[in-house]
Amino acid sequence: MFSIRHSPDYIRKFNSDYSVESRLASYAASVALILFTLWDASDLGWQSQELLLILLVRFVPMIPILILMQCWTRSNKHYRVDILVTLMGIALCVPIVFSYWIYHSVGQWLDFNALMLAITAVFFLPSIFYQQKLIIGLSALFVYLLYLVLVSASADVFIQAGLYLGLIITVGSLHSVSFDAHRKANYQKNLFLKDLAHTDQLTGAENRHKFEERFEQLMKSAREQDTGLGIAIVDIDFFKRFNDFYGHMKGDDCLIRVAKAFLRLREHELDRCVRFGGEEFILIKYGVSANQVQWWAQAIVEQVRRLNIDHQDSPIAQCVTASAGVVYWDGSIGLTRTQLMKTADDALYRAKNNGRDRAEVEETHKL
Ligand SMILES: Nc1nc2c(ncn2[C@@H]2O[C@H](COP(=O)(O)OP(=O)(O)OP(=O)(O)O)[C@@H](O)[C@H]2O)c(=O)[nH]1
Repeated sequence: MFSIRHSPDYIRKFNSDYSVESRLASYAASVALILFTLWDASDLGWQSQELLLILLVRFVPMIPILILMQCWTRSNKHYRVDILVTLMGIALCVPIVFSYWIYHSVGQWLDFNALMLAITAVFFLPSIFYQQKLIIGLSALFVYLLYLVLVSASADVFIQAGLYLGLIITVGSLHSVSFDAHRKANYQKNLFLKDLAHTDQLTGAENRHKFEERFEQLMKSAREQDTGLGIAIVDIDFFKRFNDFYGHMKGDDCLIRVAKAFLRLREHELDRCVRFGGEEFILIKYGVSANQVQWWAQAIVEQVRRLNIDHQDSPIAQCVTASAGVVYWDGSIGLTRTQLMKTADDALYRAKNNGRDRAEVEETHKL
C-alpha cells in the first residue's frame, strides 16, 4: 500500500473537501472578534487597560489559528480574500500585543475562559491536521503560562490553568487523531476504487474508459505547453495463432509481459499506456518533436521483440512481435481526436500489410 503521509494529492483533496467550511469559519471568527472588540471598547473605553488585556487574550491565540486556516485552505479563487483576512488578523494583533508590553504592569488576572473556548474550537476545525491543532493548543498554553509568570501568579492558578488546558488539549488531540485516521482511510479507499475503475485488471495498464476520459485533457495540456504528442496504436502480431498454439493462459502471460514492457517506456508523467482491448494497446508520448516520434515508434516495436517470447507458430519470426501505427500531433495541426485515432489506425493497417513487426509513422502536418 502506498503512503499518503506526504502525498500532495491527499493534502490537496483534504483541503478542497473542507475549504468552504474553513473559509466561512475563519471569516465568521474574524467578524466576531471585531464585533466583540467594538462592543468591549464602547463599554470600557479605548484607553482602558482592562480592554488591552481582554484583547490580548482574544487575539493572541487567533494569530496562529487564522494563519493556519488561510494557508492550508487557500485556492486561487479566494486567495486574495484569504490573505486579506489573515493580514487583518495579524494587523489587529500586533498593536494589541505591543500595547500590552507598554502597559504590562496592570495588576489584573486574565480570565482564561476565552482561551479555553478558542483551544476547544481549534480541535473542531475541519481543514487542518491534528499535528497543527496540537501545535496551536500547546502554543496557546505556553503563551498563557508565560503570562502567568509575568504577573507572578500563584501556584494554584498555574495548576488550574495547566489542568484545564492540558485536559482540553489531550482530549482534543485524541479526537483529532481518530478523525484524521478515519479520513485517511476513506481517502485511501476512494483512491483504490478509482484506481480499480481505471485499470485493466489483467495487465495493470490503464483501461479504455480512463483513456477516453483523459485524451482531450492531454491534447489541451500539449496545446497550452506548446509541445507535441506521439500517439501509437500497437497490435500484437498473430496473437490468435499464439493463443491457439500455447493456450489462453500463456496468451494472458504474454499480454502482461508486453504491457509491462510498454509501461517501462513511460518517461514523462503524462505518458500513457492503455490496453484498448484484446491484444491492442494505445501508447501516448508527451512532450516530443516529430523527429523524436520516429525514434519512439521504432522503440515500441523493438521493446516487444526484445522480450523474446517464443512464438513458434508465427510466420514472420520465432518470437512475439508487434505492429504499430503512430501519429505525431501538436497544437498547430488541426485534427480532432477522432481524426487522429483514424490516422493512427490507418498507419497500423499499413504496418500489418507491409509485413508486420514494424511501425509506420504518419506525419500529420503533411496531411
Ligand atoms: N489470451 C488472451 N487472448 C485474448 C485476449 N483478448 C483477446 N484475445 C485474443 O486475441 C486474438 C486477436 O486475434 P486477431 O484479432 O485475429 O488478430 P491476430 O491473430 O493478432 O492477427 P493480426 O493482428 O492480423 O496480426 C483473438 O484470438 C482473441 O481471442 C485476452 O485477454 N487474453
